[in-house]
Amino acid sequence: MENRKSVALVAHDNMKRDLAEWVDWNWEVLLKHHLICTGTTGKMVERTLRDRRGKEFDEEAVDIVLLKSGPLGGDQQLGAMIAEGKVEAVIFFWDPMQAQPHDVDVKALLRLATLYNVPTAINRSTADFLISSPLFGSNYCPVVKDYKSYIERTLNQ
Ligand SMILES: O=C(CO)COP(=O)(O)O
Repeated sequence: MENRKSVALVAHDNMKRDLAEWVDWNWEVLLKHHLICTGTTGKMVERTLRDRRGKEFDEEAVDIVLLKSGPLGGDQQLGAMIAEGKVEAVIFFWDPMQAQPHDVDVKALLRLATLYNVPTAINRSTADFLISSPLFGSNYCPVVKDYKSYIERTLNQ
């Protein structure tokens, strides 16, 4: 498919129901893209898509990669993929009401998404705006800031 994107889907436990509803609502669009999920979120996304398609569900039709569970390194794996330019959109329903054991990983992931100018939705309304944007289905390519002067800086040693 033209303009197929690599879309990351992640949710903390208290937000998984929200993401499942959002995936259910947007299943037709999501099936056209390559999905990358942290472990537990990914299982839920697969189940939601399967339930939605019912008997017509074709395992092959879902292009999904499951990383490790977030607290076990999944956020860091996803962050590495962002740094390598392998993620084109992030939908991350993080929990604003509960601290996570891997909060530092969450922060690192969101930092890299910002650094590399990856379209990132951290709540449902923004996810709605993102997926319904004409740019989502286009070949829009976000500009990444040029860090050449930082890379080539002179160190006083
Ligand atoms: O913890 C997460 C994101 O920070 C999500 O991990 P799981 O999808 O494995 O629950």
